[in-house]
Amino acid sequence: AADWPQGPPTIPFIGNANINFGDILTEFRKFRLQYGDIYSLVIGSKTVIVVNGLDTLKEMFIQHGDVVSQRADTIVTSNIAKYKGLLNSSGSLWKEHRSFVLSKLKEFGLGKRMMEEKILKEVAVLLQSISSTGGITIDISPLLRTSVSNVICSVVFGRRFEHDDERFNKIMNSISQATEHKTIYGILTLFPFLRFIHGDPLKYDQMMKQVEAIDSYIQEIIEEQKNCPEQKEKEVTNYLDAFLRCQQSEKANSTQTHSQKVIFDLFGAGSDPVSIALRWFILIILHKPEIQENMRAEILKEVGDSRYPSTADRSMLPYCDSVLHEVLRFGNITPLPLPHGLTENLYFHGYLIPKHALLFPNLDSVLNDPNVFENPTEFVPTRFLSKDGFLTGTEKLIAFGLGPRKCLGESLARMELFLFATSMIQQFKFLPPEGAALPTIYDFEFGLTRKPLEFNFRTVERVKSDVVH
Ligand code: HEM
Repeated sequence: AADWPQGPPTIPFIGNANINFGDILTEFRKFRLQYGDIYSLVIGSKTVIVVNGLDTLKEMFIQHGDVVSQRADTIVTSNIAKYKGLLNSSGSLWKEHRSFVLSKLKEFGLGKRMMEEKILKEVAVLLQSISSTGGITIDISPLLRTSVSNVICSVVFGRRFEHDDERFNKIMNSISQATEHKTIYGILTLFPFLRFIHGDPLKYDQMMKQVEAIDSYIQEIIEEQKNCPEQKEKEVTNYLDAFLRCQQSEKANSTQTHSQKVIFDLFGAGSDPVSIALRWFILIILHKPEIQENMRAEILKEVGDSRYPSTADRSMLPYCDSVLHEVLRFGNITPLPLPHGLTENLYFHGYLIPKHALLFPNLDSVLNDPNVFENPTEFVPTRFLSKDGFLTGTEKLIAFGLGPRKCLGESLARMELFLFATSMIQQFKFLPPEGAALPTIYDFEFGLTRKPLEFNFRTVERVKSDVVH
């Protein structure tokens, strides 16, 4: 009979609860060296299986994708998401929503000029906001969050919100906090009963209040859109209209709470990682000014500065593209996605992976694997550039996950990153703040996403050349 994968020795009653949750990525790297690509941990009442390494991850999550693409049953799936939405549902409900959303993303813009125009509109607003600071030190997080959320809004609701819309900003901030809650995604996922501790030290009640506020805000927008007098006749141009239309014709096996949670997830999963990637990018170029100059030289040569770069220019900007791939690798934004579940026991590499396990695809084990990426702790702007100047090796960059549960916003995310980053470089020079320290590119905070510490910077507007296209 096959055995469970090995793992660090357990202590009676608590299992492996003594491992260093504060620096879980380093802990998991050590375990991989000791126990190999697949190891197990027993934490509270849960069996955790961590899967590492490019080949092993591919084999498990692509070849056995039909067995390992459930979402594991945790306090997040049950109490926060009620098993609904995209991130936290499983089985046929998940498949139905995922393919509905993907088809609508395509229909309403992905891969089309339409989407690019929407993003470029947000780029223009963002650059204007940066410009209006007059170059003084700014904290860009709220601006980026609103810009990137507005891209999702245009797909989901067919509308955008102003940067000074207080209610919208408050909700976006709540979403960011709710998806960042360290204790919920860490300790409480594994020890759900700790939420009953008096005084809410793990902030469970606080988080649930945020979730309710977000749910009711989304609900309000749904109602507004549903009760809009032209709803029945107007052209369908966004996810919500399409969903409401589908519901009217009773084709959808779905209730409004499902679409509410789908929208919650599109905001939660779709806004934060993109703005975090852009913040890693800015922090890195503040530390390495030569990268901005190289990027700008490439942009000026191929695009000029009389219009923003577009995705059609991408193949002409391989250095910029390589830098942005390296930002996704080095930034390591979602190193440990939410755990997957299994439809049945899986026999894999001679081990038994039990059906009830929480299965973690450890993406960090690839993005920082010295056998996959040489000197992984270094930020190398040309890492994804071949000697002849073409983009290369990008298939190893599994920052968006693998298999059927892979990120469904990958192409949107890449488009946003490229358009925001290249136009910022085209228009501004980024400088460290005056008189304040900058966090290093090795400092980070890790909840569900791995993000840089807060920082400020200054900008200088670039002088326009007379290039006309
Ligand atoms: C740099 C940006 C992004 C990164 C690094 C990223 C990464 C990921 C990863 C690693 C997963 C988990 C895969 C798994 O469970 O194994 C995921 C899931 C997901 N992402 Fe993204 N993502 C990004 C942007 C986006 C955007 C823009 C959207 C919005 C359209 C989005 C929507 C989703 C959704 C809905 C899921 C859940 C898929 C499912 O469970 O079926 N993501 N993402």
